[in-house]
Amino acid sequence: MTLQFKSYINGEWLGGNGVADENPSDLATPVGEYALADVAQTQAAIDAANGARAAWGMSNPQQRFDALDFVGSEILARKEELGRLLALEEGKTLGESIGEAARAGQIFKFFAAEALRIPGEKLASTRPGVDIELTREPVGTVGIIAPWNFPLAIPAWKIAPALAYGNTVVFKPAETVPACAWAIAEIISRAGLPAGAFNLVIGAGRVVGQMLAEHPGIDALSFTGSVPTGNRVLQTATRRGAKVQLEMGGKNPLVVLADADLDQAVECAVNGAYFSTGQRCTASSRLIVEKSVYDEFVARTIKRLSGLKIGNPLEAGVHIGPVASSAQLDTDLSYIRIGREEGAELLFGGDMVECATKGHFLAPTLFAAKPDHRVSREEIFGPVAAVMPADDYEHALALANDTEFGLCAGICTTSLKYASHFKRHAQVGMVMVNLPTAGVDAHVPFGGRKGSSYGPREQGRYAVEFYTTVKTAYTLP
Ligand SMILES: NC(=O)C1=CN([C@@H]2O[C@H](COP(=O)(O)OP(=O)(O)OC[C@H]3O[C@@H](n4cnc5c(N)ncnc54)[C@H](OP(=O)(O)O)[C@@H]3O)[C@@H](O)[C@H]2O)C=CC1
Ligand SMILES: O=C(O)CCC(=O)C(=O)O
Repeated sequence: MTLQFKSYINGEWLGGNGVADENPSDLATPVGEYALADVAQTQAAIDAANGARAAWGMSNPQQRFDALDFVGSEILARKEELGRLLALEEGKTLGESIGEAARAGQIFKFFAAEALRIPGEKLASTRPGVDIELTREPVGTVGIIAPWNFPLAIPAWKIAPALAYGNTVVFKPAETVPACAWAIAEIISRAGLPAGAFNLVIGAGRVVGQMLAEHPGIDALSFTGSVPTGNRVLQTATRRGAKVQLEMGGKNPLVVLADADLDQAVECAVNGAYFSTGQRCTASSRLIVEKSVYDEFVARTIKRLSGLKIGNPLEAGVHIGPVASSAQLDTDLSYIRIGREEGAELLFGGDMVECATKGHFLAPTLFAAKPDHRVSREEIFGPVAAVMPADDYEHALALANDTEFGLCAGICTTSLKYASHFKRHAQVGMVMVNLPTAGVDAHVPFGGRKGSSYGPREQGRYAVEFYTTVKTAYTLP
């Protein structure tokens, strides 16, 4: 029986024309079919979310805790099953996928607890006898536009705080991952929310996403995805006064100094650049290595890459699954072509890998590139990284900061002096010392600077900034 992934609008599941949901590891066996929502269904979802605003916005903290805790507990209890679905649909290895499902469950539980401690303040007035209270209220109806690369965790870290702080939600997932979106919605549909408080609209970005950006019924928009789409959403939504939060690309540097533990540095580089098939906005796509250890670092990295198994993410022992979609594979292959044409030296990979089934299996690819090569400057979002030498620490720092992006940066060093300097001077939102740039904790702020992000941070207690609006009340008792 073919699995059907439907939209969930005003408490009801809605069908439509069936589109095959591709399995990137086995193109002959789709995961299921999904129904593409149209403008009328998007309008119905926005109307439903606005209709439920009073009920959910005035719900008490215990109701919100109970709903979100239910969702978190069920995701955690079913993390193997949900991880398997994620591995099938997006192509992360089973271990990574189960880890992501667990992370999504923990995020719902974190924000369940946050619903019980929505912050406020009481201050003295400069006027005698007057009290001032600062309270936080829901923003209203939140539109959530999510990407495909973390199809459980990213929706979780947007939906959970939106609901915890009393907002209603219209969630538009990426078209590449309707099954994961449906699985989250199916659990939320049984969590005791009023009809319309949470809506899932599976549809095309240029139809459903564009409508969320344009529609006056959407008070705030949280987006993760590419820079061009993010900027378009920003312009459209801010023109009408909506609150906007964007998480976009990265071209994250990992600096390796001569005093680093080289085995640890190679591990950080390979994990950060290639695990999850390099499809992380936090991926270490630029490896900047002090010249005295450059040759040794490159030799050890190539040896490590040669030992990685590329294949079906459900198979034990596989380190890297397929690229998530044919569109992303085309992008990756075009950058491999560009790298070669611009004169970057292909050190490893560059080709497709034959597996038992026909899928988007691409070898991890390493270029020795100049800082101005496009493979060193533009986000590729696949298993393709650039390595380059630096004269010394100062040069490495300058190369690390020489980018339009500012999501995260890492350094491998045993020097407290350089680690401390780098933490202070890397122009990013997140900085890692002796750790891969990718793989963050879920209870602390996530986000970047420069062209990577816009608006308040996501995750942890900082999420309250985006999902609430502050009210200042003056009382003369
Ligand atoms: N920072 C990150 O985490 C991510 C970065 N990327 C970057 O983006 C590149 C392309 O990936 P892609 O999936 O196409 O990214 P997009 O930015 O196109 O997609 C992200 C989300 O935006 C939606 N969307 C598309 N067009 C519009 C629109 N006009 N208005 C509103 N929403 C829209 C998409 O829907 P739909 O899927 O239906 O098109 C999806 O839900 C990658 O190669 C990578 O560089 C991608 C994913 C995550
Ligand atoms: O590296 C991580 O843990 C998170 C990465 C992420 O959120 C992304 O790629 O969009």
